[in-house]
Amino acid sequence: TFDVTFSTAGHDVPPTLYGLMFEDINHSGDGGLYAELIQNRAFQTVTPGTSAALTAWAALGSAKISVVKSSSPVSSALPNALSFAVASGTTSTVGFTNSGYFGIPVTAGWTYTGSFYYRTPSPPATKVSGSFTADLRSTGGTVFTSATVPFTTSSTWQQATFTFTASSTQTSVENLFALSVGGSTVAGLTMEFTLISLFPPTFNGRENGFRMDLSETLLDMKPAFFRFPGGNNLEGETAADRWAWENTVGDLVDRPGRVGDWGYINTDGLGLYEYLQWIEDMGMEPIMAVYAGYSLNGASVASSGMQTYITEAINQINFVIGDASTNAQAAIRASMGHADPFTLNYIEIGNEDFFSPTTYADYRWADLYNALHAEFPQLHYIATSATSGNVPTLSPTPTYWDLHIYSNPICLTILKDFFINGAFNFDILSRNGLQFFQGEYATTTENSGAALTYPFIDGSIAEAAYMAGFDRNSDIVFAASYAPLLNHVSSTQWTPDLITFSPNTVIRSTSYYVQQLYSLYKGDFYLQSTTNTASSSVQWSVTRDTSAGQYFLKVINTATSANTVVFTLPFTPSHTTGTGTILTAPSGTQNTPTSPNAAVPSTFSFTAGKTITYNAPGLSLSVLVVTE
Ligand SMILES: [NH3+][C@H]1C[C@H](O)[C@@H](O)[C@@H]1CO
Repeated sequence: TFDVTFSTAGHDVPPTLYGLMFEDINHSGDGGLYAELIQNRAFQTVTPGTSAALTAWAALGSAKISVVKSSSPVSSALPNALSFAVASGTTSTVGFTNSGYFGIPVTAGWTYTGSFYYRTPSPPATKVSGSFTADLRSTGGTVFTSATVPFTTSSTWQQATFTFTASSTQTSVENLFALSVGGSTVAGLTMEFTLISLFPPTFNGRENGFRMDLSETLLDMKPAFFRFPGGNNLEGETAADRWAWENTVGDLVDRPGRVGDWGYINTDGLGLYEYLQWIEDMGMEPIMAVYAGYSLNGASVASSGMQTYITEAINQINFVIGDASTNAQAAIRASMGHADPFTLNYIEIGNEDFFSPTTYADYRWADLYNALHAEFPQLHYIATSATSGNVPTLSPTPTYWDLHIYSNPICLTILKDFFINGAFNFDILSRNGLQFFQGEYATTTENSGAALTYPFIDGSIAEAAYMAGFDRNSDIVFAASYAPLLNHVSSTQWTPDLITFSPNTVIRSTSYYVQQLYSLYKGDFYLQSTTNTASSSVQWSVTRDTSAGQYFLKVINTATSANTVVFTLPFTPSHTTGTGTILTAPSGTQNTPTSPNAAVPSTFSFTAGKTITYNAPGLSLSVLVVTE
């Protein structure tokens, strides 16, 4: 039995404590949160004439399709186009299909919004007019919904738009988007197409917006912040491939896209503006990273070359918070629909610069920090964990520092301690003004070292034990986020992840529920209590929602057997019945596509008094809500 008593002493819990870390990994952006349904919609960065250039595309009927470098590109950003050639004398239906990002959802009641650019490089002397049919169909050819799209041959690019509404829901996502036309209409013609796009309804109805079910899943966590755009995907394989904000704003036809750092093309249709608008719609605030001169091939920009990236970072920040009436970058923001500045308090300079500690410590950190702090003194600048040990050896001394931990339930490396035992890592740190951002953490293997494809209850409860340390030390831990956040079940480069999705399903992992419970029951004040030992299998935390007069008693039991905790509160609650929520499951339990709800939270009632005795089941996180 663990006896826990409280003083009324404690400290504020920062509102930023629990949030989300995001980068486009595992198709979490393109093919995930970004709602575009067409993969390879503008043939960005591909090599014309190769089969890879046609990823996700296939011909319908006798048409010949290939990716070409257009003789008159739709824009300088999009030089490639789909060439669609129809032999003379063709009479049967011809066209082409797209298989989406490993499938396309067909959902009853959804009105889909489509568009494409097209032209006829060598139009016939007498214009040809006809109609395309745009449709959603099964791979077997059953058409679920369609729209007629009139066209007239022209050597200049035209943009067609259309909508169609699904009347049925298909459980299978083995569906295709198709554009087709009667062969006799276009016999002998070669046409070009690009930026072929199809959107479902989006979160908050935003144009070029985010997938609804994934947004709702994240909203259910009430996250405080969103760290973006990376993570490794900020850095590029080379500086030329980095995430460069200017390439991600403005009209879609002007966004070139880039080769992302996780093995697939980033369309950058999910760009800086879309991130910021969605973050605002979701009630979060950004923790925005700026490129800091290190890329994943191991090269650092030379000190003499830093000004380019300093200017780029200043412009990126001005896009977010600049005055649109005086600043050119802010004017782009206004032209896209957000005249007022977005909320911005935190900037992270780089990512995991412990891979290049010398150049980061010698000049990359100082060059960017000094320039940005001078330009925007009101913002907080986060240094990436450039050195091991407990404090960064950087100058100027950072106030905010991002730590990353990937470990097994017991062992942790960065802070040289243990994950479950590591719940006391921050307790041992001196309060010298340094604020910690646990920017990435997750149980990634079993204690045996076996890799995890999905989080499992043992690891999720170990994370919960560690997170009790975030609550307890939230005087120096200002933010924490699990990573990675999302993975497409059909294209994953890193496991485990918090949320696994397919084109039409979302699976909340056991770690998702741990993150959700800590975020929902964060409170605004932490009550100091009986200290515990690092090796204890039971951890606890009590926070208070002062305005609601509610206390959140979190109990974490990482043992497989039950443990009893007796709380003696510094007050006698007037409500003698409390409601609790618990996440618990047998060792090894995982939520997976075949067992999505193997472990989900459940609620219970308990007797609330000055003394509360709680028997915590093995492998459990419980939150007991007591009302004054
Ligand atoms: N290597 C991890 C650390 C890096 O910051 C992320 O991109 C990766 C997974 O989220």
